[in-house]
Amino acid sequence: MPQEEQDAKQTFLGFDLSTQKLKAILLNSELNVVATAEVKFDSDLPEFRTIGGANPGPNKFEYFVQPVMWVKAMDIVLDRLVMQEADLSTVVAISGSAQQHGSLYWSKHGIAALQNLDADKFLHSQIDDSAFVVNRTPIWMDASTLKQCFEMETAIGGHTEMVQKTGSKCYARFTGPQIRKIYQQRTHAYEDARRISLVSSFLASLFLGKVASIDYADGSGMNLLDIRNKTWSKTCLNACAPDLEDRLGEPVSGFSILGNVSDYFVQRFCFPPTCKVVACTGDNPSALAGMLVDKNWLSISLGTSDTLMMTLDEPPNLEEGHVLCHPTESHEYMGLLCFRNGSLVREAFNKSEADNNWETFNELLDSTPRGNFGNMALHFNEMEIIPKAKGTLRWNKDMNGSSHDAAKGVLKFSSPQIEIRALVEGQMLHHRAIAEDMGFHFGSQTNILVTGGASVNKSILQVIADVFSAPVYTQNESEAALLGAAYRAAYAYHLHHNSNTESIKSYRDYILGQTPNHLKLVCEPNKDSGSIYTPMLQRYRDMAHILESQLTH
Ligand SMILES: Nc1ncnc2c1ncn2[C@@H]1O[C@H](COP(=O)(O)OP(=O)(O)O)[C@@H](O)[C@H]1O
Ligand SMILES: O=C(CO)[C@@H](O)[C@H](O)COP(=O)(O)O
Repeated sequence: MPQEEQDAKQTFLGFDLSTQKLKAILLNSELNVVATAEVKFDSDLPEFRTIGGANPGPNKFEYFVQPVMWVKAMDIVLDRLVMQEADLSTVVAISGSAQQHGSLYWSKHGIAALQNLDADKFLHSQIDDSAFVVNRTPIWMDASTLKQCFEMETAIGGHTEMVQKTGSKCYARFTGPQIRKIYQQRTHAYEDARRISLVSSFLASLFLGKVASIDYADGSGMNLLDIRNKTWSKTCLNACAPDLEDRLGEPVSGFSILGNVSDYFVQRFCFPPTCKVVACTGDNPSALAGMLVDKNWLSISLGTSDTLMMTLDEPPNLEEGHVLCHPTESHEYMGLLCFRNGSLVREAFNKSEADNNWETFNELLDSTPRGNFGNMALHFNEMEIIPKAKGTLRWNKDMNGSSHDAAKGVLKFSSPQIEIRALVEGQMLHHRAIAEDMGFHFGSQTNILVTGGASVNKSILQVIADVFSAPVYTQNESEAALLGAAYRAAYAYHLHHNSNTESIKSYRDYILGQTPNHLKLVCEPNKDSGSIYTPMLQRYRDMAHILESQLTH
C-alpha cells in the first residue's frame, strides 16, 4: 500500500483516567473523532462502592481508590471500543491523561505480571490486588498528610525553598507527602514496593508491559521534581523517603516514546506491534495541551475539581497554587490552581434544589439577577485547598465582615434560585479572588476557555463570563484532557516519524493545522458585570477568612 494511503489510515488513541471515569478517544489522521468509549466508576463498577469515583478512607481527610478498579475499567473501555468496531489495528500511537498526584506501589509480582500478560485473560485477572503492595491508593482528594508536608518542608529549609525547587509549597494531596506517609505508616509495604507510579504513568505501564516513566508535567505535582532542571531534587527525595529515586525511575518529556505496545494488546486487541506508547501526563497539563491556547488565555476545567490553568514564561514563586513544567513547550511553565469543591457541590445542589435536573438548575440560576440581591454563599463541603477551610457560610445583603452575625450568617436562603445563584457566584468569585491573589492578571485581552464536564452548561459559563468580565469559549469536544492525550500521541508520532527537522512543526502549529476552528464563543460578560462583581470580591474574601479562622484541626 502506498505510504500516503497508509498514513491516511493511521489513528491515534487517547485516554483520560480522571476522578469519576476512564474515557477513550480514537482520532483519525486528520485528528477527527472516530470513536469514543467511557466507563463511569460509580455506575459501571459498583462493586468498588466509589462515590464520585473515590472511596472515603477510615481516617479523617483520607480518600483512596482500589487500583484494580482502574485496571478493570481499562478492560471494559477497550471492549466498548471493539464493540463499536473501532479498528485498533490502525492505532500508531497511544497516550493518556490521568488525575494528578495519586500514587501506586508496584509489587515484584505485579511487575512480573505486567511483563507476562496472557492475552486469553482480562487485565484485571492478572494485574490484581497482588500487583500492588498498597491496595488503597491515595488520590488527590486525600488531605491527611499535613504532618508529612511540614516534615518535608522543614527538612529542605522551609516552604520558600520548596516553592523555588518544585514550583509549589507542600500540599497534602501532592505525591511526595503521600509517599512519606506510606513510608512512615506502612514501612514494610514501602520497602516491598519495587516501583512507584503516578496514575498517569500507571496508565502508560498497562500498555507498555513494564513500569513507565513519570513525565515532567505530572511529576511537577509531587513536591519532588526540580522544575527548572527537570530532574528529581535529591534534597526533596531525601526529605520524603529512603531509596526513592530508583522507585520513581528517570522523569521524561511529555513527548517521549516509551516503547511499543506490549504483545498482550497485539494479540488481544489487534494493535500493531509497532504501535508507540507515548508518555502519559496529568489531566490538567493534558487539558492545557488539548486547549491549544496561548498566554492571553485563562483555561478553566470544571471537573470533579475546578482548576484554573495558564501558560507562564517563567516560574513565579507562588505563595499558594502551583507551577508545573509545561506539558508541550519545553521552555515554558504552567500555572495551576485547584479548587476541591467543584462539580460535586454543584451536583449536590442540583439534587437538593433542582430535582437533579440540570435544565431546572439552569432555569433557577437564570431567573435571579447578577449579584443575587446581595446574597452570597461559600460551600466548602470538603476541606478546600486554597484557602484551607471547610464549612458553609451564607450572607444576605445586610451582612459584611463587621456584622455581629457575620460568622453565623443565615441558615438558608428564601428560595432555590437564590441558593443556586449564591453557590455558583460564590464558587467563581472564589476562583477569581485566589487567581488574582496569586498574581494571575485578567485584563481586557483575557479570554477564557472552559472544559470539563460542567462546560456544557451555558448558564454556569455566563456566570464565569460575568465574574471574570471576559468572553468565554468552549471547544467542540468538552473534554480537553482526553483530546490532549490523543493530540500528544499524534505529535509525538509526528516527531518520531519526521527525522527531517525541516518538516517538524511546533506542537500548536501541527495540531491547529489540522483542527483550525476549535474554539466556539459561548458567552460574553454583561456590561454591568465589573461594577457588580468587583465589590463582591471583598465580601468573598471576608467570608473565606471567617471559614478559614473557624477551622479546627
Ligand atoms: N449540564 C451540566 N451542568 C453542570 N455540571 C455538569 C453537567 N453535566 C455534567 N456535569 C458535571 O460534570 C462532572 C464530571 O466532569 P468531568 O470533567 O467528567 O469530571 P472528572 O474529569 O473529574 O472525572 C460531574 O460531576 C457533573 O456534575
Ligand atoms: O489535584 C488536582 C490538580 O492538582 C485535580 O485537578 C486532579 O487532577 C483531579 O482532576 P479532575 O478529576 O477533577 O479532573
